[in-house]
Amino acid sequence: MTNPPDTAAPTTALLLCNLGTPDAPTAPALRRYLAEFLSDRRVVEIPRLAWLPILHGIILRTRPKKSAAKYASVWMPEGSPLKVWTERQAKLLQGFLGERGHRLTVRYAMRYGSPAIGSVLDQLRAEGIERVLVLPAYPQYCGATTGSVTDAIAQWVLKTRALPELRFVNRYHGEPAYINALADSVRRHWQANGQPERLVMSFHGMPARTTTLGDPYHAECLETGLRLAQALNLKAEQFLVTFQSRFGKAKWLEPYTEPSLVRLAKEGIASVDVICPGFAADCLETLEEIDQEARQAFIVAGGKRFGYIPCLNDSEPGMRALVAVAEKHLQGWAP
Ligand SMILES: C=CC1=C(C)c2cc3[nH]c(cc4nc(cc5[nH]c(cc1n2)c(C)c5CCC(=O)O)C(CCC(=O)O)=C4C)c(C)c3C=C
Ligand SMILES: [Fe+2]
Ligand SMILES: [Fe+2]
Repeated sequence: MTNPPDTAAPTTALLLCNLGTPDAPTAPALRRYLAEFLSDRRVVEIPRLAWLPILHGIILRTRPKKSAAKYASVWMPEGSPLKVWTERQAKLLQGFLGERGHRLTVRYAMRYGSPAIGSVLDQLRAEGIERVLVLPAYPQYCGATTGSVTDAIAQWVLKTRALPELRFVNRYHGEPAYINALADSVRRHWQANGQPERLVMSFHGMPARTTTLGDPYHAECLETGLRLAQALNLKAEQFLVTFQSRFGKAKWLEPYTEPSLVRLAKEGIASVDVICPGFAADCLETLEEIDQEARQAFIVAGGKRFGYIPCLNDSEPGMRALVAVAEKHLQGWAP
């Protein structure tokens, strides 16, 4: 018996999803982006009646201008870093997976802004795609990010008649190829610049109560941190896991990144490197909040040497990690 011809195999797509970013570093573009992002019930879990007046009456009047100036300081010639890197990752994934014999289409989409998840899924259906693997570019599962990507897919499902088969990647926080890629990136940084006294692993924060409510995000960040430290043979006192980007007045996951860096400097720690393992691509939160703001806070507090280790972006080890995750979830699908 011979296998049926390959042309009979269902056509498959991989959809790489990231958060989304404004179209321009301007206040109007920021207002559109933040309005969509901060209206998501997965992101702000405050009753609508209380939240919407705050969002429209205060936040969307004040934050866009301030955030636009921050975005302007990291904007690349081709656009917002998050979008530039995500687009490159999708192109490279297509090539890497193709080289390894997988016949599938790779596209990227954004949860907020463009290209929107629903419109990319519409295009894929119009192209006759019958199977879609959804790969959110979030190594650690979080309701506000991974869960929200699933919501956007579900919204598209609700209005679509002929559905493709769907698979979802929920996490890859312990994937060996991802941990190795991070470790490789740290080692290369140390070879070029020397090893600092502390390695700070900074993850995006979340309201602390989300952990009590059952979100596995905090535990998964800690696990990634421990595995990275093990891969680098670090002792407990040589590294710390911290949380950045606090939004609002509630208690968020601790320890907070910037106050931790200030404390280290005040305790006499002269050199630190910061890596952000929870971000698959550099973006405002890493390039501005860490490499600019946190750097300055550390130096002002008396620190001498601050190294920022870039995200995996389009690096070969980073792409191999995404390939390894994709291949695990494509089993039995893409030839
Ligand atoms: C990596 C995981 C992320 C989690 C978890 C997350 C939760 C979260 N974020 C906000 C509020 C904001 N985040 C903003 C930017 C931003 N956040 C992530 C990732 C996670 N967020 C990324 C990759 C980015 C950068 C986007 C880019 O364009 O570069 C912003 C916008 C910027 C600003 O105005 O400061 C806000 C606001 C909340 C409230 C939240 C969970 C409750
Ligand atoms: Fe965020
Ligand atoms: Fe931030």
